[in-house]
Amino acid sequence: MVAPSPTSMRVRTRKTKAVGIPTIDLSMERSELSEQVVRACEEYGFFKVVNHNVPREVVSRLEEKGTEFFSKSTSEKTQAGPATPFGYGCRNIGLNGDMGDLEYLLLHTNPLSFTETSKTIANDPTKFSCAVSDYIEEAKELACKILELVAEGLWVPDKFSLSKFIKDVDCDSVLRINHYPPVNKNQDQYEQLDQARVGFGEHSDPQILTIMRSNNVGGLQIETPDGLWLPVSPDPNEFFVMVGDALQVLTNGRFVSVRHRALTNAAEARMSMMYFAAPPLNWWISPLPKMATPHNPSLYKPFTWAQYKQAAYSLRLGDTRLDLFKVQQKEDTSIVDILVQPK
Ligand SMILES: C=C1C[C@]23C[C@@]1(O)CC[C@H]2[C@@]12CC[C@H](O)[C@@](C)(C(=O)O1)[C@H]2[C@@H]3C(=O)O
Ligand SMILES: O=C(O)CCC(=O)C(=O)O
Ligand SMILES: [Fe+2]
Repeated sequence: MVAPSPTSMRVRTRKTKAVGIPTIDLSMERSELSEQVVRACEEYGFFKVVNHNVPREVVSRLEEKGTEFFSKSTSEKTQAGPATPFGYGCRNIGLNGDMGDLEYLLLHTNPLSFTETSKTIANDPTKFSCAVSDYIEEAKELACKILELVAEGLWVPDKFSLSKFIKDVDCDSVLRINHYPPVNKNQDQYEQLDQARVGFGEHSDPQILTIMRSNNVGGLQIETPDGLWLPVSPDPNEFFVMVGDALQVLTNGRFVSVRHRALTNAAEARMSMMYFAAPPLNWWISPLPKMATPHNPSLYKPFTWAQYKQAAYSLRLGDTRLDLFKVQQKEDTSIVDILVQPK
C-alpha cells in the first residue's frame, strides 16, 4: 500500500481542455503516414498509434507479471528495491527528493541487467524476464518503425538516421512499470475540492522516444502548446508515443518534447508501462545534418547521452534540463554581457 503524499503534491484539475489527441493508423499508406507522424510530433509531441501489430499476448503477459508483483506484500516488494535507479521504488522518484503517489519497477533493457534484477522481483524469474524481453523487443520494433517514419516525413536522406540511435546492442533504453493505487473518493477531501493527487509530477522524458501503454484507468495528462493540461483517455489495446528531449535536439527544436504528468484520481489502480528508447551512453547527440543549416544553426551544444543523463539525474523531475545545453542566442545577451562588452 502506498501512503498518501503531503498536500503540496496536489493540483487543481479544472484547467483542462477537451480536444482530441492525434490518433495515427499505422496501416495507412506510407507517405501520408509519415506526414501525419511528423505533424503530430510537431504539434503535440504526443500521439496514439493503432494497428501497431504488437501481439496482445505479449502485452498481457507483462501486465500479468506486473499485477502479480504489485499485489505482493510490502516486505516482499522491498526486496527488489530500493531503485538506485533500477529495481522497485515506492513514492521516491529519482534521487533528488521527488515524490509521487505510486510504486514502480524500473529495469534496464540490457538482458544481463534485467535477468539479474528479475531474481529479486519474481518467484519465477525466468518467466518474468521472458515476459520483459518479449515486450522490450516489440516496443523497440515499434519505436524504430516510428523513427523511420519520422526520418521519411522530414525528408532526411538516410531513413535509418534516427532509428540507428536505439538499435545498437549497447543502447541505454529502460523499461518502467508504474502502479498507482486507487484513491478512495469518500475518504479524500481533496478529491471533493476538485483537486487530485499527483502520481507522477510534470516532466518531459529525457530519452529519444517513449512508447507508453496503460490499463483502462486514466490519469495521464499532457501539456498542450498553449499551456493547458489535456487528459488522455486510456486505451489498453493501443500505444501512446511521446517525443523525448533527445529527439527535440536531433530535430533542432522542430519537435518539442511533451511535458506530461499522471494524477491518481481514479477509483481503480492504474498500471502503465513505458519503454524509454535511448542511445548508447557514449553516442553524441546533436541535430541531424539536414535539421541544422547556416540559416537555421543548431540551438544546442553537442553532448553525449551520458552527459545528458548525468544532468537529468542531478536535477529535479520538473526541471527543463535542455536549457543547460542551449547555445546562447544573440537576443539572450544578458545585461552583464552588455556591461562587460569592450568599447
Ligand atoms: C527525478 C528524476 C527521475 C528521473 C531522473 C530524474 O533525476 C529526472 C528525470 C526522471 C525520468 C523521467 C522519465 C523516466 O521515467 C525516467 C526513468 C528517466 O529516464 O528520466 C525518470 C528518472 C527516474 O525515475 O529515475
Ligand atoms: O505512468 C504514467 O502514466 C506516466 C509516467 C511517466 O511519465 C514516466 O514514468 O516517465
Ligand atoms: Fe514520463
